[in-house]
Amino acid sequence: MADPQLHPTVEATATEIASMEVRGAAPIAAAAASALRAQAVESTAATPAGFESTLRAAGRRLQATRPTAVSLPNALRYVLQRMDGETVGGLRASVIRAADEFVDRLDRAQADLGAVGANRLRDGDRVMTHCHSTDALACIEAAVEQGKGISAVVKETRPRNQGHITARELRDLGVDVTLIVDSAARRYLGAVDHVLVGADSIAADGSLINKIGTSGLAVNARDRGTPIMAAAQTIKLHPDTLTGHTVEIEMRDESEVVDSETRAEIGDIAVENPAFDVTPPRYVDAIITERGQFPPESIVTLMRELFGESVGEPWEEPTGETE
Ligand SMILES: O=C(COP(=O)(O)O)[C@H](O)[C@H](O)COP(=O)(O)O
Repeated sequence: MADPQLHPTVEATATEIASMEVRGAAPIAAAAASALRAQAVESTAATPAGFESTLRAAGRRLQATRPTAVSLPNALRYVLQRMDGETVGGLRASVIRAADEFVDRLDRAQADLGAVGANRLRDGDRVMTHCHSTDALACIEAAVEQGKGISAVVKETRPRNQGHITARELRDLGVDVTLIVDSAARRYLGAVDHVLVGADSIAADGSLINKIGTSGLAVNARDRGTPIMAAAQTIKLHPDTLTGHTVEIEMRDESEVVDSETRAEIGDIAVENPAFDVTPPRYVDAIITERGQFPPESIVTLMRELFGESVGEPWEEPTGETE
């Protein structure tokens, strides 16, 4: 049941994230910040406490949609931790300012990251991609803008085939694209210069959490001597992992794997559909961020600098206060 306090944009955004109409870690973060902004603009709360409580409820609704991309809670943190003011008007202005600033920083970070990633790509390079990552594509786009000729082998990325989005977007950039099924990846690894993927989260030990299939691809790439780079702006750094928490891997519905006819045919065979996996840091050559490129093992230093040792959950109601 929809919470009547919540603005329809918050409900709509939460539904779009859960159903993957809005997907990919960076677009999810931007949509969540914009939804909080809509909640702030339209809030009818009569008191400052009521306003704050509704914004936190909106944060909880958005946070509950998908568990793996840390860009979502990081976006909510960015906006809610800057909610400040003595009046409803003051609070509203602070949320609008923070949400606008967040989206602006996200765009700039992606452009800066693209420039860093493009430096690793040479004229004539062939890149293999997995899934669809706006951060990864920003690197190729920047390389193309520098006049480099880039070609790509694009994995379709079952079960939802986000590779098709990547293939279309790369084609539109003027990249020569070859689409392959996931299981063909190893055959092509010897003929590509880089594997380039995005990230949903980066853990403090440098582990890369990304679309299911990334870890197998990385192990194969290492075996073939093909470097693997992960494009991940710093909102993908998972602050909870500094204190030993692991990243929850989303399990999605089996209907993404088997249609209803196949389901009826296979009877009681179990179908599982994990959406992400964890690639150990030793298989990743570089993490490309807007702050430069890092060997995975050193990312913890940047994480501490950006988040400190403790991170709050500003969408939770402070204990002892309810409204
Ligand atoms: O794994 C995925 C998307 O998974 P899903 O399709 O299940 O959301 C992407 O590689 C990352 O989210 C990075 O994307 P971006 O670079 O755009 O943040």
